[in-house]
Amino acid sequence: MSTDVEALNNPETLWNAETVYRPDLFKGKVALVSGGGSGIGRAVALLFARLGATLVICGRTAEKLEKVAAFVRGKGGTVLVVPTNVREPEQVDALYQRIHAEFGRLDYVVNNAGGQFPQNAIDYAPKGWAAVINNNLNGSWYMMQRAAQYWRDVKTPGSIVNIVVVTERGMPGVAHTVAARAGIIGASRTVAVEWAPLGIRVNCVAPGLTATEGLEVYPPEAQKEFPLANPLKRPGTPMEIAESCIYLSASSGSFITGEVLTVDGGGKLWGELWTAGRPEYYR
Ligand SMILES: CCCCCCCCCCC/C=C/C(=O)SCCNC(=O)CCNC(=O)[C@H](O)C(C)(C)COP(=O)(O)OP(=O)(O)OC[C@H]1O[C@@H](n2cnc3c(N)ncnc32)[C@H](O)[C@@H]1OP(=O)(O)O
Ligand SMILES: NC(=O)C1=CN([C@@H]2O[C@H](COP(=O)(O)OP(=O)(O)OC[C@H]3O[C@@H](n4cnc5c(N)ncnc54)[C@H](OP(=O)(O)O)[C@@H]3O)[C@@H](O)[C@H]2O)C=CC1
Repeated sequence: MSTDVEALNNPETLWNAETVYRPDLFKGKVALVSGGGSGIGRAVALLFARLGATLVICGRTAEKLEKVAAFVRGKGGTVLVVPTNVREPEQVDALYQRIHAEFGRLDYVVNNAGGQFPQNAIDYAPKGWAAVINNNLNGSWYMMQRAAQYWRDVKTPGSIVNIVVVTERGMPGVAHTVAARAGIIGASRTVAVEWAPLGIRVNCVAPGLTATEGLEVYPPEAQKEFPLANPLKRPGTPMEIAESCIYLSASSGSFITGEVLTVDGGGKLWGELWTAGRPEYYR
């Protein structure tokens, strides 16, 4: 891929990248970003911190999270790291308890942790299907439900942004994740109505192909087809996805709930992604 993934994901580059948002936008607010140790989650976390939020990041790998935290602290920001596997409801519960104990408030959740592997669906092992559903449907659900319980109990409003994938045309090679994310989109639309009386907004961001190190799980030979993914003929950047999350979280999104913001360079309208390779039939 000609796109420089390393440069686009470099914390210093992200910190200095142009943004349309004002520096004190989130002063006094607390933002939680899952999967904040890499890729899109790190870009979202850095932007929240840059805009004045107190940051909480979680993920399974403490070292990745600590690197991001050290960077933000070096810039004068406040960060709490809570290693958490979002598939484990007890760990998710402990995460929210810890946030309350440390800061006594929470304003925004960006539910970004997730992942899958590319394989033709006909070959999925039950364990593989279950792993992806557990990560992306169950894990995301535990995180959003616990956030809502928190805001209900402390009687404050909140905003949830779930990172999903573009589900409209399906995505060959990752049927398991499309199924899981479609579940989250459906749940989000439903609870947007149920939780509105609590002052909770629930939205989704659906990134198209985005240049993160997470794409390393896809075969290198597939990468030459990246420009065919959308009419703009390039992958999105982590910063472009981060700005869209901020748009929905901040007051710019105050009249938006139950929505899916697709950030895919038009890939929903034109383009192809064969995540497990293009079958001969479609050549
Ligand atoms: C033409 C261009 C195409 C290219 C590109 C496209 C990109 C398209 C965009 C799609 C939208 C989304 C993109 C992204 O999300 S990018 C990056 C996000 N990051 C990741 O996905 C990486 C993380 N992924 C994982 O860690 C794993 O996939 C997994 C979620 C499964 C991890 O869970 P767990 O740790 O529980 O899983 P295990 O490793 O223990 O495996 C459990 C079983 O899952 C099956 N499995 C796992 N990996 C594979 C594989 N590579 N192939 C087949 N099967 C797999 C297997 O049954 C495992 O059980 P066993 O180990 O007992 O066999
Ligand atoms: N890049 C792309 O093209 C697209 C990405 N997405 C989605 O965006 C999100 C971020 O992906 P991206 O940044 O590209 O890839 P990364 O692999 O860099 O990010 C995934 C993050 O989620 C964390 N994570 C995964 N599983 C769990 C878990 N069970 N509990 C806690 N944390 C977990 C990982 O940390 P750790 O392993 O340490 O737990 C990692 O930091 C994912 O949900 C992905 O599917 C959607 C569309 C396109």
